[in-house]
Amino acid sequence: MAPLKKILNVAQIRATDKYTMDNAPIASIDLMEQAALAFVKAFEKHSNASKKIIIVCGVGNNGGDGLAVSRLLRQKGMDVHVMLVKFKETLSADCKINKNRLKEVEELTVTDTVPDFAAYDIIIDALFGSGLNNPVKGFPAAVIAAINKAEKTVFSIDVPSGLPCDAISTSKSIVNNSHVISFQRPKLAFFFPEHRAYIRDWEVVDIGLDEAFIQAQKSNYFLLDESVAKIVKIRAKQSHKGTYGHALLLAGSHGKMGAAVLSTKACLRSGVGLLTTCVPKCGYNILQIAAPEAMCLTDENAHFLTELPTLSNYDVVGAGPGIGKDKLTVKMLQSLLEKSTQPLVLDADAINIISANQKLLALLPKRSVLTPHVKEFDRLVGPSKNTLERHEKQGSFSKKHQCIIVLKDAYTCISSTTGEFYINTSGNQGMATGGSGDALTGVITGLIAQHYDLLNAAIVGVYFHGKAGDKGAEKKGYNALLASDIVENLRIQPYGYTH
Ligand SMILES: NC(=O)C1=CN([C@@H]2O[C@H](COP(=O)(O)OP(=O)(O)OC[C@H]3O[C@@H](n4cnc5c(N)ncnc54)[C@H](OP(=O)(O)O)[C@@H]3O)[C@@H](O)[C@H]2O)[C@@H](O)CC1
Ligand SMILES: [K+]
Repeated sequence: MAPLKKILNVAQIRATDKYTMDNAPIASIDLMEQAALAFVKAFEKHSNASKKIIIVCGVGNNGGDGLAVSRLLRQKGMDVHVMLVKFKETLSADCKINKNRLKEVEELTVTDTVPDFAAYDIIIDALFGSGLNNPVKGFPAAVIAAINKAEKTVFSIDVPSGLPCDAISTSKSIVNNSHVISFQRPKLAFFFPEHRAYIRDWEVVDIGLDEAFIQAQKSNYFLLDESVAKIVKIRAKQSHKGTYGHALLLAGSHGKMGAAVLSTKACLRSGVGLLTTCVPKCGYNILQIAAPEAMCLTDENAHFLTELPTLSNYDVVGAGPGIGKDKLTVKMLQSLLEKSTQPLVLDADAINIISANQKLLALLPKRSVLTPHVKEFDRLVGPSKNTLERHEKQGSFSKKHQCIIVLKDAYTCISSTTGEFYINTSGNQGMATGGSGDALTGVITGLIAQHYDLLNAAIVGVYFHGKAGDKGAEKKGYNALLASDIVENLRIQPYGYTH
């Protein structure tokens, strides 16, 4: 497995902090300065000297960062007002040093009136960071409410104040709609849909923490980012179509041939050697014209799939896009589960059929990838009260059935058979449109045909499917983005290569 970045919990961030200070070595006040410099560098890209900025600082190290950022922005000639909200009397040591390095700090105590932020263009939120240990109440909660009420452009240092880094918040006393500039790693909480109101966007800045130490820690959560390219296989100059496998797709029904076309085209774009797509009779002309590079098998039935073709020629079978749930299609799927010896990729109605006929679960071959969206997953295993509980069920399902689950969402989460989770960071809201999932099924199926192991096929497929959506959105914008644009923009590139 190529080195994918680990996501750390708060205890691990603290341990990394300490390790870096002891081993770099670097004094904690200098590490804070590095963090503040990194924040400022990122922040400058979003602002300019004409903006009136207020920095709202707390008494811990997050507040210390805020005070250091104030000094650095002032040195750059920015119009910065600094407010220190003393919800507690004692300041952390580094917060105190940074306060002393500043002139003009407005200090508020809990007996003061809640500030009004109307006069500012930008609020930099440095009240609480990763040291939050409880839901915020009382005076600091009122300050957070005032920040939210002001409806200004908000940037948060490290995390939106009030948001716990590793858990799902039960409190709503959290800074809203913030652009978060986070240190070294995004926090797990950024990826939970429960927190979408708090995070407008996030980016990560390197503050110089020890990367080797981070990667040596035990974490079950990994990030899918540009390092995924390191897993992509390099196509040898001396190779032929046989080198890249033969995939079979079982897709389409009357009125849903588009799903078959999209998964077929995406599979072809993944780099597969040969592809056969099996469709009901009504789909023959459609598929042959839309995707001449694929071979086409037709079912006896005009409208939906009823018969399993002979499987022996194929390296992988992808099933589900647009197949519907007719009784005869259910039987066809059952014989696929019984007879296949090759890996399976199951999507959409293939998953819905299994959910509605739970006895089929016992037939699920070990080498399978399932690609449900959240509702399909809930139908399969029952509802969850929140995302963390859903992840638990996802991990248990993967372990129990020895299969990979690609749980599709704004941040798609892949679970391995050994308890790891991989969270995707590519893609955009334009991809929330019909056919995106069909394209993903095609890509993952095509990668397995090329002899990627199942987990790597899911990782590479999900990440580059998202990148294709990002490329498509550059040209079309989010609203006009179609699944066909994802297919058109697929480009699965090995690290360091331009082809
Ligand atoms: N390695 C890194 O990434 C680096 C991190 N750095 C920065 O440090 C930040 C973490 O700093 P931190 O640990 O000092 O905690 P922070 O969030 O400022 O708050 C703690 C204060 O809040 C208080 N408090 C807590 N909860 C409360 C509540 N509900 N209601 C009221 N009070 C509450 C708590 O009081 P206590 O409860 O402990 O008495 C304490 O006084 C991190 O996010 C990053 O910005 C960089 O400087 C350099 C390298
Ligand atoms: K903050």
